[in-house]
Amino acid sequence: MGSVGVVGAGAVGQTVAATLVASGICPRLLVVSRTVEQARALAADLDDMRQTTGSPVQPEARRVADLIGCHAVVVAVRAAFTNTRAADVRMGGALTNAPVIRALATTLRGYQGTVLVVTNPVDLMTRLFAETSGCPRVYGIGSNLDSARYRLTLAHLLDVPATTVHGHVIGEHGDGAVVCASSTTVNGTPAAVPLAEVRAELRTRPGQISAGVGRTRSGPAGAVLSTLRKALGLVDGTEELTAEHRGDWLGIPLRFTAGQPVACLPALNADEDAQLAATATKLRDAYQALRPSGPTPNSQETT
Ligand SMILES: NC(=O)c1ccc[n+]([C@@H]2O[C@H](COP(=O)([O-])OP(=O)(O)OC[C@H]3O[C@@H](n4cnc5c(N)ncnc54)[C@H](O)[C@@H]3O)[C@@H](O)[C@H]2O)c1
Repeated sequence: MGSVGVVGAGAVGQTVAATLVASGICPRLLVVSRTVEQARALAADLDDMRQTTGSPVQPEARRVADLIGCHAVVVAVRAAFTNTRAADVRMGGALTNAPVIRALATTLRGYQGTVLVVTNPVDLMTRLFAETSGCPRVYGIGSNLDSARYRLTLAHLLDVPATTVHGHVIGEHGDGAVVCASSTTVNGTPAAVPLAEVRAELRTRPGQISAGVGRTRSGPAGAVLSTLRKALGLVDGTEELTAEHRGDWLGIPLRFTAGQPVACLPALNADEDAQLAATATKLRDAYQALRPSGPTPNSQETT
């Protein structure tokens, strides 16, 4: 296992980086942010963590171009903007984050490792990164976090251990998320899913976390670590990730075996099928509407 890069030293990037140091998953962790000072500060803080915990992971402040040699790169950047949306909140970052993602993807053209995009709206940013860079292994984090929240919520509502719940949330990491209730099981038996309560919890949970502690960060960091383990072939298993599926980019379950993914969509009932088709159309239209606006940031300034 080689090095891992993290781009973006904000709430999510810091938590991802600290999680990776604590996990001991890689020998070197290259951190990059908008300024050299941010990257150096994060690397120093992580170095303190390495020293206090005896972690084998060596953090280093680097530039985007240095990430070409990494086994995996996690993209957790966010352009500065004020999100005033009440609905479809994650779509609020589309136009401001797109030029940043485009610039990163341009610098990393030809990269052959695994890229995990966290930046929202993640389904659009994942496709944008993949199509701009031409990188062969680009996945978006989001539907796996939604699925984890779904299983946790259902476990609470049905008063069963979360480990007994199997079910997916697919489609968009956003308002177009599709809860695959018809294929959900508890202890292998089809579950009676209280859909309205589940949907309400999935809709309000991220906002409640952000309202309480500023940003969601630990959940996404866990989703990144879990995906890295599978995508890098350390363990086999399934993650719901944004990936290309029949010409569209949306969250689908991918079964990783020795690091190689195979799509494994659950059986959908007519309602779920219609919801997924509507979400695919929404994401396709939103992606088409993403056009370069204003000057593209110079990725060389990104250190
Ligand atoms: N997919 C998910 O499940 C999920 C969950 C939580 C957050 N997010 C998203 O992750 C992104 C990051 O969130 P956050 O809370 O860490 O944001 P943040 O504002 O705390 O941090 C963003 C970081 O990106 C850096 N940055 C900005 N432009 C850059 C550039 N050109 N190059 C390198 N770094 C740059 C900033 O300096 C900052 O350190 C957001 O888009 C957020 O919506 C996604």
